[in-house]
Amino acid sequence: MRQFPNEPLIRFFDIGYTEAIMLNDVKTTREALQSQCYKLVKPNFVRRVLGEINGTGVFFEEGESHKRQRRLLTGPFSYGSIKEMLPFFDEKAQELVGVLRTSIRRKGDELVELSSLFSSVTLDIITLACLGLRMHNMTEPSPFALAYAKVFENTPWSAIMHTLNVYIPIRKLVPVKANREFLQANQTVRDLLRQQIRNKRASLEGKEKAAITDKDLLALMIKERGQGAEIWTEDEMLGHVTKLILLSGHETTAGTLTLTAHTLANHRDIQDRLRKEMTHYFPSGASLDVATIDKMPYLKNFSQEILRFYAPGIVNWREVAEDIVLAGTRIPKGTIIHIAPAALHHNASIWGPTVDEFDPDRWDNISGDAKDPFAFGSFHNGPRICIGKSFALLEYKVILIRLLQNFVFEDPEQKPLEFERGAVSLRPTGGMHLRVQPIDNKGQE
Ligand code: HEM
Repeated sequence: MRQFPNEPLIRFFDIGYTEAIMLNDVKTTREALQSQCYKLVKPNFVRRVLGEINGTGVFFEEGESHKRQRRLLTGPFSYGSIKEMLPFFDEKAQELVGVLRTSIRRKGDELVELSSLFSSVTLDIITLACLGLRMHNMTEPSPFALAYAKVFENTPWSAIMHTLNVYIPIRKLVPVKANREFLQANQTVRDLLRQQIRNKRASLEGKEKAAITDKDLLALMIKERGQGAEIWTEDEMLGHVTKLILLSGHETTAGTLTLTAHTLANHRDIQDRLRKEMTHYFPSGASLDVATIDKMPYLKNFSQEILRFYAPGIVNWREVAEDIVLAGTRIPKGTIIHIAPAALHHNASIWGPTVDEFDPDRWDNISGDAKDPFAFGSFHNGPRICIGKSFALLEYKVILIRLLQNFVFEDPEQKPLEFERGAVSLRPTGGMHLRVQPIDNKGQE
């Protein structure tokens, strides 16, 4: 991509010597994700890889069925509903602060591994905000968290089984330990989620809409059912919550928090400026509110920049469902398209010569193609834009505010970052070990 920054499409050979195409400019990305959205479908291999874990739900729907599901999810995911979740986010962000303070008291000056803590806090948040289930995975991993970890285990053996299973249903045919454990863990996760859906339905269905006061997404989805002829089936609901909890709703945010801590530790000036803004808007003891969070200019710029610099999703794929013309080029049915946000985010012809500098202030002065919403691809755009974007941004900002109010991050080792290969979202290898210094309530280190 760096070699051909002005080419709209990059054609290359993928696994098995098959031809594939990478979208490489803003106009073409807009065309693919907006006007040709439903002619570019989720490829079968994505269904085969993820289908074992999550075969149904909005992520896998196409055309009219996708539009219907998005319509039904609009209310639960509207900014109005997400704002009501602030107490969930803040409860867990404050629990994280407590866990970190205890760990620092115990371990003194030792470096703290933050990546697994961020995974646990975001898992706690998504299960609370999505299902109304309160877990404490930061201190004691729940059976749900343990089963979840097993499903996504990334050992060489589990990777081989996972890859083979895409082509042959090897899970059931070859009863080796890795397969038995995967099947059992996957079943545990699905049973727990199905049970929670049934419990919620039993407690809420039949109630007047106004009488449903639960703020979690599952309750909002059930509430929406009462609105007319369109209703969710239990499997559709299971599909949505599995997708939200297992695939979308927490590893992306956890990875972003991990890379945020690293960035702050390596840019003390940015860290201090962000903390100063937080102290200005939320002086010691002030409770958080969404209207004020939305007003914080540097926090907004910083969040945009971290998601530009380290786009959490590495690549999403589409398969051309019928012959199309994209950027003036005929693309035959069956071609695989790669949508990699980093290709646009690190293109100097869009962002200028400072593209590889981490600079939150750039967001006050963007011009040209960079102003186009499709230039910022972390959540994609168009009819399939990430439905959890507002959720993720508010959750991220609340956690960041609580962290910076309480801690200073330092990176004594200054090792260059390396990223996990084969992971779904961007994550550094070997965790994130930083020095975390507590700040007392007078703002002193
Ligand atoms: C930093 C955090 C996040 C990032 C970077 C992110 C990114 C994305 C991207 C790029 C897509 C489009 C995938 C595709 O079409 O191939 C997507 C879809 C989706 N995301 Fe997110 N996501 C994040 C957090 C969340 C959260 C917190 C939720 C739910 C609470 C969520 C729920 C979904 C769902 C349901 C879809 C499928 C939408 C559809 O196909 O219509 N995401 N996300």
